[in-house]
Amino acid sequence: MTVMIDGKALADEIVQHVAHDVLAFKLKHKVTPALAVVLVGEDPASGVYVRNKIKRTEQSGLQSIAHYLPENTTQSELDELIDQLNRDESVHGILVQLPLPAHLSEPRVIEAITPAKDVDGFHPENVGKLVTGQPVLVPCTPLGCMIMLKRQMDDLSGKHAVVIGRSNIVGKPIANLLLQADCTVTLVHSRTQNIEEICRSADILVAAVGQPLMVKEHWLKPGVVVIDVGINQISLDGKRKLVGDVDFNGVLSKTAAITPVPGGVGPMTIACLMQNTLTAAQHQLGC
Ligand SMILES: Nc1nc2c(c(=O)[nH]1)N[C@@H](CN(C=O)c1ccc(C(=O)N[C@@H](CCC(=O)O)C(=O)O)cc1)CN2
Repeated sequence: MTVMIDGKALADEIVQHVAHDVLAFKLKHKVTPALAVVLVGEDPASGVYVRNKIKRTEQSGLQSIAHYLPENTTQSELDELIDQLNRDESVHGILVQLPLPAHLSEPRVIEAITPAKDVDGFHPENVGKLVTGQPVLVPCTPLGCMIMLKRQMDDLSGKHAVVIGRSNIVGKPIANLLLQADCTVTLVHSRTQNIEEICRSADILVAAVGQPLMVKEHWLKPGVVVIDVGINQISLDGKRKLVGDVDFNGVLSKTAAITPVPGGVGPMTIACLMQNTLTAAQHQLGC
Protein backbone atom coordinates (compact mmCIF):
# COMPACT_ATOMS: atom_id res chain seq x y z
CA MET A 1 0.00 0.00 0.00
CA THR A 2 1.42 3.34 -0.98
CA VAL A 3 1.09 6.35 1.32
CA MET A 4 -0.51 9.43 -0.21
CA ILE A 5 1.38 12.44 1.12
CA ASP A 6 -1.38 14.97 1.76
CA GLY A 7 0.16 18.37 0.96
CA LYS A 8 -3.03 20.23 1.70
CA ALA A 9 -3.36 18.81 5.24
CA LEU A 10 0.33 19.40 5.97
CA ALA A 11 0.09 22.95 4.60
CA ASP A 12 -2.88 23.62 6.93
CA GLU A 13 -0.78 22.38 9.82
CA ILE A 14 2.16 24.64 8.89
CA VAL A 15 -0.08 27.68 8.52
CA GLN A 16 -1.55 26.99 11.97
CA HIS A 17 1.96 26.84 13.45
CA VAL A 18 2.97 30.04 11.66
CA ALA A 19 -0.21 31.77 12.93
CA HIS A 20 0.71 30.76 16.48
CA ASP A 21 4.26 32.10 16.10
CA VAL A 22 3.04 35.28 14.38
CA LEU A 23 0.80 35.99 17.37
CA ALA A 24 3.76 35.61 19.74
CA PHE A 25 5.85 37.85 17.46
CA LYS A 26 3.17 40.56 17.45
CA LEU A 27 2.85 40.48 21.24
CA LYS A 28 6.60 40.73 21.68
CA HIS A 29 7.41 43.35 19.05
CA LYS A 30 4.10 45.20 18.58
CA VAL A 31 4.72 44.75 14.85
CA THR A 32 2.73 42.74 12.30
CA PRO A 33 4.99 40.97 9.78
CA ALA A 34 3.97 42.13 6.32
CA LEU A 35 4.30 40.50 2.91
CA ALA A 36 4.18 42.58 -0.27
CA VAL A 37 3.04 40.57 -3.31
CA VAL A 38 3.57 42.03 -6.77
CA LEU A 39 1.69 40.67 -9.78
CA VAL A 40 2.42 42.09 -13.23
CA GLY A 41 -0.08 41.35 -16.00
CA GLU A 42 -3.07 39.06 -16.38
CA ASP A 43 -1.71 35.50 -16.40
CA PRO A 44 -4.71 33.51 -15.04
CA ALA A 45 -2.68 30.86 -13.18
CA SER A 46 -0.51 33.54 -11.53
CA GLY A 47 -3.71 35.35 -10.53
CA VAL A 48 -4.95 32.20 -8.75
CA TYR A 49 -1.62 31.66 -6.96
CA VAL A 50 -1.48 35.29 -5.81
CA ARG A 51 -5.07 35.16 -4.50
CA ASN A 52 -4.22 31.97 -2.59
CA LYS A 53 -1.09 33.58 -1.18
CA ILE A 54 -3.09 36.55 0.07
CA LYS A 55 -5.71 34.23 1.61
CA ARG A 56 -3.02 32.23 3.43
CA THR A 57 -1.29 35.45 4.55
CA GLU A 58 -4.50 36.52 6.25
CA GLN A 59 -5.02 33.07 7.82
CA SER A 60 -1.48 33.30 9.22
CA GLY A 61 -2.15 36.65 10.88
CA LEU A 62 0.35 38.35 8.57
CA GLN A 63 -0.40 41.58 6.77
CA SER A 64 -0.60 41.40 2.99
CA ILE A 65 0.08 44.28 0.64
CA ALA A 66 -0.89 43.52 -2.95
CA HIS A 67 0.39 45.44 -5.94
CA TYR A 68 -1.40 44.62 -9.21
CA LEU A 69 0.47 46.18 -12.11
CA PRO A 70 -0.68 46.26 -15.74
CA GLU A 71 0.89 44.05 -18.44
CA ASN A 72 2.62 47.09 -20.02
CA THR A 73 4.49 48.05 -16.82
CA THR A 74 8.03 49.11 -17.73
CA GLN A 75 11.19 47.73 -16.17
CA SER A 76 11.95 51.08 -14.53
CA GLU A 77 8.43 51.30 -13.04
CA LEU A 78 8.87 47.83 -11.55
CA ASP A 79 12.39 48.68 -10.31
CA GLU A 80 10.97 51.79 -8.66
CA LEU A 81 8.26 49.83 -6.82
CA ILE A 82 10.78 47.27 -5.58
CA ASP A 83 13.08 50.03 -4.42
CA GLN A 84 10.21 51.63 -2.51
CA LEU A 85 9.29 48.27 -0.88
CA ASN A 86 12.96 47.62 -0.01
CA ARG A 87 13.11 50.94 1.85
CA ASP A 88 9.73 50.55 3.60
CA GLU A 89 10.45 49.28 7.14
CA SER A 90 6.86 48.11 7.58
CA VAL A 91 7.37 45.56 4.75
CA HIS A 92 9.26 42.41 5.82
CA GLY A 93 8.85 40.22 2.74
CA ILE A 94 8.69 40.99 -0.98
CA LEU A 95 7.51 38.54 -3.61
CA VAL A 96 7.24 39.22 -7.34
CA GLN A 97 5.09 36.54 -8.92
CA LEU A 98 6.77 34.69 -11.80
CA PRO A 99 6.70 34.38 -14.73
CA LEU A 100 6.91 38.06 -15.65
CA PRO A 101 5.73 39.37 -19.03
CA ALA A 102 8.46 38.76 -21.65
CA HIS A 103 9.64 42.39 -21.83
CA LEU A 104 10.68 42.37 -18.14
CA SER A 105 13.91 40.82 -16.84
CA GLU A 106 13.43 38.19 -14.12
CA PRO A 107 17.10 38.11 -13.02
CA ARG A 108 17.11 41.91 -12.70
CA VAL A 109 13.95 41.84 -10.57
CA ILE A 110 15.25 39.00 -8.38
CA GLU A 111 18.52 40.85 -7.78
CA ALA A 112 16.69 44.12 -7.05
CA ILE A 113 14.94 42.68 -3.99
CA THR A 114 16.95 43.22 -0.84
CA PRO A 115 18.15 39.72 0.29
CA ALA A 116 16.71 40.14 3.82
CA LYS A 117 13.20 40.57 2.33
CA ASP A 118 13.61 37.94 -0.40
CA VAL A 119 10.99 35.47 0.89
CA ASP A 120 11.26 33.48 -2.36
CA GLY A 121 14.93 32.80 -1.60
CA PHE A 122 15.85 33.45 -5.24
CA HIS A 123 18.41 36.27 -4.72
CA PRO A 124 22.00 35.17 -5.47
CA GLU A 125 23.00 36.00 -1.87
CA ASN A 126 20.36 33.62 -0.49
CA VAL A 127 21.27 31.01 -3.12
CA GLY A 128 24.91 31.30 -2.01
CA LYS A 129 23.93 30.81 1.63
CA LEU A 130 21.93 27.73 0.70
CA VAL A 131 24.75 26.20 -1.35
CA THR A 132 27.30 26.82 1.42
CA GLY A 133 25.05 25.22 4.02
CA GLN A 134 23.95 28.39 5.86
CA PRO A 135 20.37 28.71 4.55
CA VAL A 136 18.14 31.50 5.86
CA LEU A 137 15.47 32.11 3.22
CA VAL A 138 15.07 28.92 1.19
CA PRO A 139 12.91 28.74 -1.98
CA CYS A 140 9.39 27.74 -0.94
CA THR A 141 8.76 24.74 -3.21
CA PRO A 142 12.03 22.95 -2.30
CA LEU A 143 11.43 23.75 1.38
CA GLY A 144 7.94 22.22 1.12
CA CYS A 145 9.36 19.10 -0.58
CA MET A 146 11.91 18.62 2.20
CA ILE A 147 9.27 18.97 4.91
CA MET A 148 7.17 16.29 3.19
CA LEU A 149 10.16 13.96 2.78
CA LYS A 150 11.25 14.37 6.41
CA ARG A 151 7.71 13.61 7.57
CA GLN A 152 7.64 10.49 5.45
CA MET A 153 11.12 9.07 6.03
CA ASP A 154 12.79 8.64 9.42
CA ASP A 155 16.25 9.21 8.04
CA LEU A 156 17.28 10.57 4.67
CA SER A 157 20.97 9.93 5.33
CA GLY A 158 22.68 7.80 2.69
CA LYS A 159 19.59 7.57 0.50
CA HIS A 160 20.04 7.98 -3.23
CA ALA A 161 17.95 10.99 -4.26
CA VAL A 162 17.42 11.64 -7.95
CA VAL A 163 16.16 15.09 -8.95
CA ILE A 164 14.77 15.46 -12.47
CA GLY A 165 15.09 19.09 -13.63
CA ARG A 166 17.74 21.76 -13.14
CA SER A 167 15.73 24.96 -12.68
CA ASN A 168 16.97 27.67 -10.33
CA ILE A 169 13.61 27.67 -8.55
CA VAL A 170 13.25 23.94 -7.82
CA GLY A 171 15.82 21.49 -9.20
CA LYS A 172 19.06 23.14 -8.07
CA PRO A 173 17.87 24.23 -4.59
CA ILE A 174 16.27 20.88 -3.78
CA ALA A 175 19.42 19.06 -4.85
CA ASN A 176 21.36 21.21 -2.37
CA LEU A 177 18.86 20.62 0.43
CA LEU A 178 18.97 16.86 -0.16
CA LEU A 179 22.76 17.01 -0.07
CA GLN A 180 22.59 18.81 3.28
CA ALA A 181 20.32 16.02 4.53
CA ASP A 182 23.20 13.62 3.71
CA CYS A 183 21.56 12.08 0.66
CA THR A 184 23.64 10.97 -2.31
CA VAL A 185 22.23 13.26 -4.97
CA THR A 186 22.02 12.85 -8.73
CA LEU A 187 20.54 15.71 -10.75
CA VAL A 188 19.35 14.63 -14.19
CA HIS A 189 18.05 16.77 -17.05
CA SER A 190 17.13 16.80 -20.72
CA ARG A 191 20.70 16.00 -21.85
CA THR A 192 21.28 13.18 -19.35
CA GLN A 193 21.93 9.77 -20.86
CA ASN A 194 20.30 6.67 -19.34
CA ILE A 195 17.83 8.78 -17.37
CA GLU A 196 15.46 5.86 -16.79
CA GLU A 197 18.26 3.66 -15.46
CA ILE A 198 19.45 6.39 -13.08
CA CYS A 199 15.89 6.92 -11.83
CA ARG A 200 15.56 3.17 -11.22
CA SER A 201 18.31 3.41 -8.61
CA ALA A 202 16.55 6.19 -6.66
CA ASP A 203 15.28 5.77 -3.10
CA ILE A 204 13.83 9.29 -3.41
CA LEU A 205 12.70 10.70 -6.74
CA VAL A 206 11.85 14.39 -7.15
CA ALA A 207 10.31 15.19 -10.54
CA ALA A 208 10.45 18.90 -11.43
CA VAL A 209 10.67 18.93 -15.17
CA GLY A 210 7.30 20.20 -16.44
CA GLN A 211 6.64 17.17 -18.67
CA PRO A 212 3.17 15.71 -18.07
CA LEU A 213 3.19 12.05 -16.93
CA MET A 214 6.84 11.55 -17.96
CA VAL A 215 7.92 9.23 -15.15
CA LYS A 216 6.51 5.74 -15.74
CA GLU A 217 6.29 2.62 -13.58
CA HIS A 218 9.35 0.97 -15.17
CA TRP A 219 11.50 4.02 -14.18
CA LEU A 220 11.08 3.20 -10.48
CA LYS A 221 12.58 0.89 -7.89
CA PRO A 222 10.04 -0.76 -5.55
CA GLY A 223 9.70 1.23 -2.32
CA VAL A 224 10.71 4.59 -3.77
CA VAL A 225 9.33 7.83 -2.29
CA VAL A 226 8.17 10.14 -5.09
CA ILE A 227 7.74 13.91 -4.83
CA ASP A 228 5.98 15.26 -7.91
CA VAL A 229 6.57 19.00 -8.37
CA GLY A 230 5.06 19.18 -11.87
CA ILE A 231 1.77 21.00 -12.36
CA ASN A 232 0.76 20.47 -16.00
CA GLN A 233 -2.55 21.11 -17.65
CA ILE A 234 -3.58 18.48 -20.19
CA SER A 235 -6.72 17.81 -22.17
CA LEU A 236 -8.33 14.44 -21.39
CA ASP A 237 -11.58 13.38 -23.09
CA GLY A 238 -12.12 17.01 -24.04
CA LYS A 239 -11.74 18.14 -20.43
CA ARG A 240 -8.83 20.08 -18.90
CA LYS A 241 -7.04 18.20 -16.17
CA LEU A 242 -4.06 18.93 -13.89
CA VAL A 243 -1.39 16.24 -13.84
CA GLY A 244 2.13 15.98 -12.49
CA ASP A 245 5.37 14.89 -14.12
CA VAL A 246 4.72 11.38 -12.81
CA ASP A 247 2.18 8.92 -14.21
CA PHE A 248 0.47 8.80 -10.81
CA ASN A 249 -1.95 5.88 -11.34
CA GLY A 250 0.64 3.89 -13.27
CA VAL A 251 3.37 4.05 -10.60
CA LEU A 252 1.38 3.28 -7.43
CA SER A 253 2.40 -0.41 -7.44
CA LYS A 254 6.05 0.67 -7.01
CA THR A 255 5.92 3.62 -4.62
CA ALA A 256 6.13 3.54 -0.83
CA ALA A 257 4.78 7.10 -0.79
CA ILE A 258 3.87 9.71 -3.36
CA THR A 259 2.57 13.28 -3.56
CA PRO A 260 -0.59 13.77 -5.64
CA VAL A 261 -1.18 16.56 -8.16
CA PRO A 262 -3.14 18.62 -7.27
CA GLY A 263 -2.97 18.64 -3.47
CA GLY A 264 0.69 17.75 -2.99
CA VAL A 265 3.61 20.12 -3.40
CA GLY A 266 1.55 23.15 -4.57
CA PRO A 267 -0.20 23.93 -1.25
CA MET A 268 3.11 23.41 0.59
CA THR A 269 4.76 26.12 -1.56
CA ILE A 270 2.32 28.70 -0.25
CA ALA A 271 2.52 27.49 3.37
CA CYS A 272 6.33 27.75 3.25
CA LEU A 273 6.01 31.31 1.95
CA MET A 274 4.18 32.15 5.18
CA GLN A 275 6.98 30.53 7.18
CA ASN A 276 9.60 32.49 5.21
CA THR A 277 7.77 35.79 5.77
CA LEU A 278 7.85 35.23 9.51
CA THR A 279 11.52 34.17 9.33
CA ALA A 280 12.36 37.35 7.38
CA ALA A 281 10.56 39.53 9.96
CA GLN A 282 12.30 37.72 12.84
CA HIS A 283 15.73 38.32 11.26
CA GLN A 284 14.94 41.96 10.54
CA LEU A 285 13.96 42.53 14.17
CA GLY A 286 17.06 40.72 15.40
CA CYS A 287 15.44 37.59 16.83
N1 LIG B 1 7.65 34.31 -7.16
C1 LIG B 1 7.30 33.04 -7.38
N2 LIG B 1 6.72 32.70 -8.53
C2 LIG B 1 6.39 31.40 -8.74
C3 LIG B 1 6.61 30.41 -7.75
C4 LIG B 1 7.24 30.80 -6.55
O1 LIG B 1 7.52 29.98 -5.63
N3 LIG B 1 7.55 32.12 -6.39
N4 LIG B 1 6.16 29.11 -7.94
C5 LIG B 1 5.24 28.81 -9.03
C6 LIG B 1 3.80 29.10 -8.79
N5 LIG B 1 3.32 28.94 -7.41
C7 LIG B 1 3.63 29.88 -6.50
O2 LIG B 1 3.86 30.99 -6.76
C8 LIG B 1 2.37 27.93 -7.09
C9 LIG B 1 1.96 26.98 -7.99
C10 LIG B 1 0.97 26.06 -7.66
C11 LIG B 1 0.37 26.07 -6.42
C12 LIG B 1 -0.72 25.16 -6.05
O3 LIG B 1 -1.19 25.17 -4.94
N6 LIG B 1 -1.22 24.34 -6.98
C13 LIG B 1 -2.36 23.50 -6.75
C14 LIG B 1 -3.18 23.42 -8.01
C15 LIG B 1 -3.70 24.78 -8.37
C16 LIG B 1 -4.62 24.77 -9.58
O4 LIG B 1 -5.70 24.23 -9.46
O5 LIG B 1 -4.20 25.34 -10.60
C17 LIG B 1 -1.91 22.11 -6.33
O6 LIG B 1 -0.83 21.69 -6.76
O7 LIG B 1 -2.65 21.48 -5.60
C18 LIG B 1 0.79 27.00 -5.51
C19 LIG B 1 1.77 27.93 -5.84
C20 LIG B 1 5.64 29.65 -10.25
N7 LIG B 1 5.80 31.03 -9.90
